[in-house]
Amino acid sequence: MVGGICLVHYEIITNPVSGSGKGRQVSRKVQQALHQKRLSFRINVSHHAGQPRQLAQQFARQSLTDTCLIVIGGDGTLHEVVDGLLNTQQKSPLPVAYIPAGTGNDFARGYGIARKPLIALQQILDAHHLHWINVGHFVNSHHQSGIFLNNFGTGFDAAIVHRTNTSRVKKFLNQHHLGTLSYVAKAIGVLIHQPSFTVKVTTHDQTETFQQAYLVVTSNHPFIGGGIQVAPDESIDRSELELVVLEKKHFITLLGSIIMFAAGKVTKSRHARVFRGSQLQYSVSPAQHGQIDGEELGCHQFNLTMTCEKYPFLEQSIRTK
Ligand SMILES: Nc1ncnc2c1ncn2[C@@H]1O[C@H](COP(=O)(O)OP(=O)(O)OP(=O)(O)O)[C@@H](O)[C@H]1O
Repeated sequence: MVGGICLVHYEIITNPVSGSGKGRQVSRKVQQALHQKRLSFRINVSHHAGQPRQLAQQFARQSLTDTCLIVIGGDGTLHEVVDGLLNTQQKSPLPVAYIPAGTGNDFARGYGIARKPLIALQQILDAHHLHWINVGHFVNSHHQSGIFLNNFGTGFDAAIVHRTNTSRVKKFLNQHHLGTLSYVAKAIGVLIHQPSFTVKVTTHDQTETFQQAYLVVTSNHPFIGGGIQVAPDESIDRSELELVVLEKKHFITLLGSIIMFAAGKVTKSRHARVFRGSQLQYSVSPAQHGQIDGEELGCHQFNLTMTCEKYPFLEQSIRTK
C-alpha cells in the first residue's frame, strides 16, 4: 500500500515505432528495469495505429484492481489510450502513467514527467497518489467528439504538422535527435504559403470575429511542437482551457509574431488575443488544416465547442512533489 493507492501490477502499452523507433528502445530499457526489480508487469505491443486505443479499452472493461496502465510512446499514443479509457464505462477508472518516447513529448513537459525513461519509470514507482488531470473535450457541429491532452490547433501549427508528417526527412532528423529542426524547417515553408482565415470565438460573455486569423490553438498546458510555450500560463491541473488567436496583419508583423511564438511569447504579441474558460466555442472558415496532440485531422471547416473533463494519472509530476 502506497499512500492512497496500492499497485501490484503494471500493464504496459507500447508503440515501438513512436519517435522513429525510440518506443522500441525505451520499452526494452523499462522491461529490463522492471524485471530486475522483480515487479509484476506485462508488455502489450501495438502493431498498428488504433491498437493502443483497443488495448486500453480491453483493460478498462476488465475492471482490473491494483493495476496501473503505463503508456510508452509519443503524444499520439497517449492520446489514443486516454481517449479509449474515457470512452469506456468503468466502475473505477484505471490509472494511467506515462513514459515518453516520441519526438515532441509535449505532454511530458506539461505534466512534469522526466523525459529520460528510467527516471520517468522511477517517478511511477515512487508515486504516492493519483492526480486527476484536466483533459480537453471537443464536439463539432456533426456531433463528432474527442479529447486533447495537449492542444487542438488549426492554421499555422496544424499546417506544420501536416508538412512534417508528410516529409521524407522526418525519420532521418528524428533518428539524429533533430525533430525540432524538422518542425522549424517546415514552419518556414508554411509561413510563405499559408493564407489567413476567419475565426469567430464565443465565450460565456463575448463574441469576437477575426478576419485574418493565422494560428488558433486551444491548449490544456503550455507546450506545443516539442517545447514551444504557446500558452505559458496554462496548467494541466486547472479545469479550464486557453485559446490563442494570432492574426496576420502584414507579412512583416506576422514574422515578428512568429518569432515571438518560437520564443514562447506569442501571448505577448500585439496581434494575439487570449481567451480562457471551461467552455469555449469557435468556428473556422474556409477549410484549414487541423491537429490534435500532434496528429493530423485533415483539412476542414471547424465549428467546435470545447469543454473540460478529468482523468486519473499517477502523480508522476516533478512539479507536484
Ligand atoms: N505499430 C504501429 N505502427 C504504426 N503506427 C502505430 C503503431 N502503433 C501505434 N501507432 C500509431 O502511431 C501514431 C503516432 O504515435 P506517436 O505520436 O506516439 O508517435 P510519434 O508520432 O513518433 O511521436 P510524436 O507525436 O512525438 O512525433 C498513433 O496514432 C498510434 O496509434
